[in-house]
Amino acid sequence: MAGALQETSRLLKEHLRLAGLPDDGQLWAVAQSPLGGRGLVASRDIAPGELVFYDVPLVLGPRAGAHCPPVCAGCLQGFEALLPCSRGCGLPVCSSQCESVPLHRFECQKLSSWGVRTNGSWSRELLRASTPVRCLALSPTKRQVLQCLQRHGGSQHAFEVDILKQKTEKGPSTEEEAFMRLACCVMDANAFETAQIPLVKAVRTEEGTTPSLRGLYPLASMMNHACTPNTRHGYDERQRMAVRAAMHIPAGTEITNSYTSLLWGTTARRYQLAVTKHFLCACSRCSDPQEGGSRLAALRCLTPSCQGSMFPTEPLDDESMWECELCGCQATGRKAAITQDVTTQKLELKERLCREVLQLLETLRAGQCRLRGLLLYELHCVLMELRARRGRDSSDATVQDLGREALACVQEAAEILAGDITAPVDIELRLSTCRRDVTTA
Ligand SMILES: C[S@@+](CC[C@H](N)C(=O)[O-])C[C@H]1O[C@@H](n2cnc3c(N)ncnc32)[C@H](O)[C@@H]1O
Repeated sequence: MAGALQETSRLLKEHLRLAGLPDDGQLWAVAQSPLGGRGLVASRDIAPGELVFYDVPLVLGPRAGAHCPPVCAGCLQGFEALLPCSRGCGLPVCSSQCESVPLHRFECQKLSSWGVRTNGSWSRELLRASTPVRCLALSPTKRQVLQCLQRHGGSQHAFEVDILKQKTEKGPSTEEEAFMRLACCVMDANAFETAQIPLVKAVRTEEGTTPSLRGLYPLASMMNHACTPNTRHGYDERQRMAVRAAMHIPAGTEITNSYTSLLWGTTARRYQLAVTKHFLCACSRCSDPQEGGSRLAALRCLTPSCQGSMFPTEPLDDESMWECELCGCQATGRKAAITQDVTTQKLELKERLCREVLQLLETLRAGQCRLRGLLLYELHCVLMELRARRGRDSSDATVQDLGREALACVQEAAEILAGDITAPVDIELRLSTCRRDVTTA
């Protein structure tokens, strides 16, 4: 094991040397981590805000997500109007100059040599699959660096290579395919989401978001995850990543970053980490039902008359029951997860959509049509949930209004859908519960 750690350290230093990053006063060392596999540890005390290291991407390219905003294959910036590369590779560019960017020339030539099938336009699918093609341009030493990084296994990885095979006549050679598959599995385990900087030429895309890229930063990839990490990172105009201490890091302590959102509750964080990074976090924050007193994932008690909050009894167990700290009532983990997952924003969007379509039906003079019944039922559900989230304080006028409107909606919905066997199965139950709940509040 010591030999493997030394070899990792050697390759990381070689990667930094090739990028022209000095390693004087190095603050990190590669070590066996109690969290999982290798990790970085502080080789001396590091002060808050101090630079721990710089890293540069071994590979930088478009992300593979189906909904990622498209970027120019040359400058990697997002544009409203992208044109197909005139050499017919099926990738988009923003200008003729970008067709000549060396890495784009490389991927363009590869795609052409594989017999890419295009219909004269550019393809989103090919763009999603283009970053592994760029990996084929890595020098032998850089390939070694990539190969020393952790990789994910499983059939959900390397779908980009399947896209490339579908979209080309001949496809890549066996060696190219094997290396690209490996590169995809490495990127899925390690890549950071970043954006091309500076965003001088970038405009907001049709999806309304800043385009994002994936960058493989080998040294930063060695950092394990912590739900309250001790570093932060940012990027400079040369796409270098700067990792700084977010707090005092004593010598010998593991240097960590977060692969998820600091502000998510334990269930959401652990779920995301399990799906995207294939591990179940068991850090002290995840193990504490109240997350260090932050009560971040507290769920309002599901008992209508109770003002208490619910927390998981066994936070590291996905099947854990949730229990109210006041009345002691319990809910299954599944029920708690579903309730937490529906954010207030989504509820408000659903409320708005229900109201808009109901208005449209009124304009159409559609009367008490079935669709009105279904929409009123959905609107009732949203209003009851919004009411519950406000705390059921009977003196709160908003809570009273929400309750009254929810009752009116479900009453009319039940009338319209009476005798309809395809009506929501719980409509009568909801009507009686709502009547009791609202009139006794
Ligand atoms: C970016 S790599 C981190 C470096 C990795 N440990 C290595 O040896 O190369 C991410 C992988 O490390 C492991 N890992 C990272 N943080 C972890 C944690 N807090 N608990 C368990 N495993 C973790 C998981 O296998 C994860 O998919």
